[in-house]
Amino acid sequence: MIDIDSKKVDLDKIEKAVAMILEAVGEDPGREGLLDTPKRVAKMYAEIFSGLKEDPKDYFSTVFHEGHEEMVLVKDIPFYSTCEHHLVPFFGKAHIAYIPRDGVVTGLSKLARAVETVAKRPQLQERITSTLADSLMETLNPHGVFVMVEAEHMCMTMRGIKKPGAKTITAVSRGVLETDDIKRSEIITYINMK
Ligand SMILES: Nc1nc2c(ncn2[C@@H]2O[C@H](COP(=O)(O)OP(=O)(O)OP(=O)(O)O)[C@@H](O)[C@H]2O)c(=O)[nH]1
Ligand SMILES: [Zn+2]
Repeated sequence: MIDIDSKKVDLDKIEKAVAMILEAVGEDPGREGLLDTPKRVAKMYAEIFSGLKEDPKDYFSTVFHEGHEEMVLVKDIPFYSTCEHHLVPFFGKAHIAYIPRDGVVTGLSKLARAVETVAKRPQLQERITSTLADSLMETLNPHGVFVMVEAEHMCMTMRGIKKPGAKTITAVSRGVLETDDIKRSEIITYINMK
């Protein structure tokens, strides 16, 4: 569990920093259009980094005993995250599959909630992928987990190398899905199904 109090967002500090950035790039933070910008950005950062105060594992405490021992896949979960190197967005879809053990399943929406939590942090795509997989493994103790994330990174499109349309795909397998090629291929087929 993450200690929420120690992670309180310091809105005043963000406001001051944003005003300094505006000044540093040659803007006038005192001009009418920019007057409320530091406040807006502070509020926005509190929102897009709210996942720092949450633990995705908490969602998986909602479990049902269904006797279902076969694959569960929730695919095409949209997300928006922030690249920790450049603080610009990267966004795409996450696909989460697991094979329950002893029929223990979690609520479908909890998988999407976990994606939200993990995405709302300064992030790397690889870390989003592995954090989701490990959180599920540690809480539900399923036979296996497979997580795939596909995303477009604004730091590669609007700046730098400027390659719009380039997609990054990351995948993580845990448990039996590390070795069971047939089951993993089956999941990938379902993910690719329109
Ligand atoms: N592995 C990984 N790299 C990322 C991710 N998001 C951004 N990056 C990369 O992080 C790298 C940072 O490279 P640096 O050379 O330190 O920074 P830079 O000079 O701004 O790099 P360029 O983007 O090449 O201009 C870049 O190659 C980005 O494409 C991510 O989620 N995963
Ligand atoms: Zn970046």
